Amino acid sequence: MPIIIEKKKLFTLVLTLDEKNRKILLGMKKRGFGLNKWNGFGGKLEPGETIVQAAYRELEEEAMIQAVDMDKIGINLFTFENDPVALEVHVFRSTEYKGTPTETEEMRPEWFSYDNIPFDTMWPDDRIWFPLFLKGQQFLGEFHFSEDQKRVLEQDLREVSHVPEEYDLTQRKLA
Ligand SMILES: Nc1[nH]c(=O)nc2c1ncn2[C@H]1C[C@H](O)[C@@H](COP(=O)(O)OP(=O)(O)OP(=O)(O)O)O1
Repeated sequence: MPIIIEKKKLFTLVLTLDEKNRKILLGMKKRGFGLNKWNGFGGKLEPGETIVQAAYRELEEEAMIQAVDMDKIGINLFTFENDPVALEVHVFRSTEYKGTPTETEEMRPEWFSYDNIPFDTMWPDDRIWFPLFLKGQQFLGEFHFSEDQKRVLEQDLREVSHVPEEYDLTQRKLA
C-alpha cells in the first residue's frame, strides 16, 4: 500500500542530556497526544515562530528549564495507516540548561540512565533512533504506524551529515 501524505504538521522534540553522568531527562505525558508515555519535551509551533524558537519555548513550558544549547540532531517523519496527515518531528539535543526540571500540568520530568531508558513505555520508534541520537549522530527517519499508533509497520532510518531545514517529501524512502 502506498503511503500518501496530503499534509504535514511540524513539531519539536527536545531531549536534554547530562552527558557527564550519562543521563537523559524524559517527561511522563499527563495529557493529550502520547498520554502515559515517557517522551522528550516539545509540541507544535506557534504562529510566527521558528522551529528552534518553538523548541526552547516548549522545553521551558513543559519542564521549566531554559536550554543553553540546542542542536538539531534529526527529523522523524511519522505517518499513520489511513491518515494522510504526516507529523514531521524535529529532534533537538541539549546538554546544558538553567533552572530545575519541575513537574507541570503536561509533564512529570525524571532522569534516566542511558542504560535504563524506559522504551517499553515510550513511542515504539524511539528504541530505533535513540542509539543514533545518544551518540550524537545526525539522522533522518521515517516511521509508518498502524492505525492504533501501537506498532511501527515500516521504517527507514539513515545517518546524515547535515539535517535539512525541513524534510523533503520528494526524497521519502517509504512512499
Ligand atoms: N512517534 C513519536 N515518537 C516520539 O519520540 N515523539 C513523538 C512521536 N510522535 C509525536 N511525538 C512528540 C512530538 C511532540 O514533542 C509531542 C506532541 O506534541 P503535543 O501534542 O504535546 O503538542 P503541544 O504541546 O503543542 O500540544 P498542546 O499543548 O496539547 O497544544 O510528541
